[in-house]
Amino acid sequence: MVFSRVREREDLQFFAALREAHRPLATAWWALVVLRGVMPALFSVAIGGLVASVGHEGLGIALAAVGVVFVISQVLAPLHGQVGTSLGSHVSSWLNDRLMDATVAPPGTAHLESAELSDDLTAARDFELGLTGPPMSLAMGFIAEGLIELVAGLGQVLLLFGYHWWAAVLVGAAWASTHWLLRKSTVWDRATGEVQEAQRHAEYSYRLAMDAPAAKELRVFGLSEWTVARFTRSRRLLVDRRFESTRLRRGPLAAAIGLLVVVNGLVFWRLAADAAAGAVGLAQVVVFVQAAIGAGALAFGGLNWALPHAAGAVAAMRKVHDRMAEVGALPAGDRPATGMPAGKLRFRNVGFRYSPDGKPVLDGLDLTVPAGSSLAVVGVNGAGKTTLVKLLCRLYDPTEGAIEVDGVDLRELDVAGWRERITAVFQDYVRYEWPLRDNVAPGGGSDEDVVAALELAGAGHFAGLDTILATGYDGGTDLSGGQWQRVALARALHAVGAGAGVVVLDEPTAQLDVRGEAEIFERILAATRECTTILISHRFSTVRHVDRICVLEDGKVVELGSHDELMALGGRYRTMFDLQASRFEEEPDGLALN
Ligand SMILES: Nc1ncnc2c1ncn2[C@@H]1O[C@H](COP(=O)(O)OP(=O)(O)OP(=O)(O)O)[C@@H](O)[C@H]1O
Repeated sequence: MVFSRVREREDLQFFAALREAHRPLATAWWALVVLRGVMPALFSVAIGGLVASVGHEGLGIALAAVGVVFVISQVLAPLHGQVGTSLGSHVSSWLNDRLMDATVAPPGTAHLESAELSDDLTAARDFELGLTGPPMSLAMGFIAEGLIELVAGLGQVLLLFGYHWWAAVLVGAAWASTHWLLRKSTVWDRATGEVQEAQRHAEYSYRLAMDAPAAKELRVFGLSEWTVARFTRSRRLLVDRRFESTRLRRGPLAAAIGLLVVVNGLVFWRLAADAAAGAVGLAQVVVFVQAAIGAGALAFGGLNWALPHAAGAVAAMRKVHDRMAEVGALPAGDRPATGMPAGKLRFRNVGFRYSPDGKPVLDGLDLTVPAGSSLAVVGVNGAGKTTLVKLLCRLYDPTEGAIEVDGVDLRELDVAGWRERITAVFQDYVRYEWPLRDNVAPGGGSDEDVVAALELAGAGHFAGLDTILATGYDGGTDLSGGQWQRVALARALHAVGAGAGVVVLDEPTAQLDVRGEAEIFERILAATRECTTILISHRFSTVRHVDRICVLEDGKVVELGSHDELMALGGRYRTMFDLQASRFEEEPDGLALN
């Protein structure tokens, strides 16, 4: 009962969404539903009129009426199909727009890492993926046909009132009860863990197979067959589950057929008796027989199969939209961040964990970075270095303590304003499938500035500014790993030119050859001299050039000072430095750190 109420609410949401997606098309679609719905009743009446006029005057008019109704029915069907497909495409675009907004709009990123929301997002996207039901433009056809059957059946039942009220009520009630009997055969609860997991596996395997970046590993590690097998297994499971849930059940089906046979038998028997007695004329018999047959066919429509899937997508989208806004929200301050930091950045007793029951990644971390200075953060893998800069970029907020900019809690600053002050090269920077110009200046900028940033990053000669950096486009090209990294550096340097005051560099030279690295890094430091620079690197040859270095361990700063100070201290930094230096000194071609 509760379930059916939820479904009804979802159905209403779906029909409201049609209007939101495209009001004129939705109006036309509904008008055509009604028009096509009344056609069978009109056709019954027209045939009755034809029979009545046999041997009388007006046969031509009656024939013309049958012809007109028939032709209109034939014309309306493809027209409705077109309108439905077009409306379906608009609903798909409308859903996609909202899903993109749901994922991109929240200022934080926690909503993209939640398992619950990932499942919901997959369910919400299924109107397009079509893993558990027909895609939206196809579903519109099934839904339309189902609604037409409904209107048509009601029309036929109304016609039966012309014969006897009890005949109309009996046939109408038979339809309602067969519908009730067969409802289980049309309902599939897709919101189970098993279905959602299979959907995600199928989608992921599909993407792995299609996406160029995975192509190398799939082949080298012999994963092609495994990927296909996983996709097939997941799809199979979904098909099986759908079949198990929605197959016609023998008992209810037999009961439904029995009921229709009995009711129609009764009505036909009585109709035959009345016709024999001359109480009902031949023309009326023809009309009522068609009406009874038409109404009897009602319960087997595809409405209950396609509608929950389409409506479920709209409901899931709304849920994802609201929940993502909630989970990805960050408390919004409104203090402007113009010119910040002028004095210092301060991490005050910062603690952070990714989930409430997860282990702390940062724990009582205290660190001050004077504005305009450079700081390197070093530490073993997983020490929390990237997490630290993610907090600084306000992708998350500390779970304890605070980050302060010139004494102001970051949470009090306007998020967009603060992010305008910050630029970053993340470890997993994005390789945009855009022209080189847009890769460097995504927010726009003069060619002169773009070229200057590229020169500074040693990336001036890789491609023309208009060349798309992906091979899947006409004239497009790909770059090497190190070349891509220089383009990402150029992007950050361009942002510095546009006014960013804090530069975060997370392993910015990891893919550069050792000879190019020192030269590039010196240029970067020179270009960002006025900025507050935070560098994360495992390469001590890079790290040693910055003003101060902090060593992160167990979520805290365990050492802080200049390269010389930390070397003299003889602690963690020294150990790590010496270890790396000795590795390089062993290299036969003499690529020593010094
Ligand atoms: N989005 C996330 N959700 C949950 N845990 C995470 C997430 N990102 C990182 N972690 C965990 O937080 C810890 C710190 O990760 P972080 O990326 O900050 O380390 P790091 O010092 O930058 O490491 P590396 O040197 O390998 O880049 C790790 O244990 C990691 O597993």
